[in-house]
Amino acid sequence: MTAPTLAQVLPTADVIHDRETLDAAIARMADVIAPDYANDAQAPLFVTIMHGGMPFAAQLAFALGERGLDLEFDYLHATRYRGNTSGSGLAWLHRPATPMRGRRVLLADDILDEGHTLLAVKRWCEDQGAADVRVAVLAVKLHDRRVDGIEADYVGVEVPDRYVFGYGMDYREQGRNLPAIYALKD
Ligand SMILES: O=P(O)(O)OC[C@H]1O[C@H](OP(=O)(O)OP(=O)(O)O)[C@H](O)[C@@H]1O
Ligand SMILES: Nc1nc2[nH]cnc2c(=O)[nH]1
Repeated sequence: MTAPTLAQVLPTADVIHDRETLDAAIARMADVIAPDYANDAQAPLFVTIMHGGMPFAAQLAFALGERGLDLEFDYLHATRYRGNTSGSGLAWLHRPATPMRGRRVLLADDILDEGHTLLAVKRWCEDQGAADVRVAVLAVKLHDRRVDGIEADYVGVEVPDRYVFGYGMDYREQGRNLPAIYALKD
């Protein structure tokens, strides 16, 4: 049986956070993050985790720029959902090219769910010699299945323990550019 399309699930999905709420949450994050890096001699290496982290990372980067914080950009792509609604083994599709030794790294992703992705990515950055690795996520999912050893340093919003999409997050590789966070009907 083929899975329903985005157009079929959207009418019964719930809006969890609208655009205005997310705009405000990202602005609040930038208010907290900018002072944490303000006195550094070198700009933090701002690493976007593709694909889901892209819209959030872009918006956060502008908000940080507005607050006077310069960023050096890089990106990586690690995926364990691959268009499905449950995760499996993590696949690295692209690793950042910028040397990390001695750098402060700020990872930007859409969601911290079970934490496997960000734990592996953070460990990899530390193994590269990063001086400090922090995690900024738009959303944290509320449940007790998080793996040990990972938490977000900066969080925009909380989402319920349901499959969510929009604002970077996909429903079967669709819906990433919806300007709100939705949850599939239970
Ligand atoms: O905390 P976890 O349970 O590990 O899940 C979180 C990860 O899952 C999503 O990525 P996904 O694997 O869907 O790749 P994508 O960003 O390319 O969609 C999301 O962007 C996070 O990186
Ligand atoms: N789109 C999406 N990706 C995820 N990755 C981990 N959890 C989720 C989720 O709820 N939605």
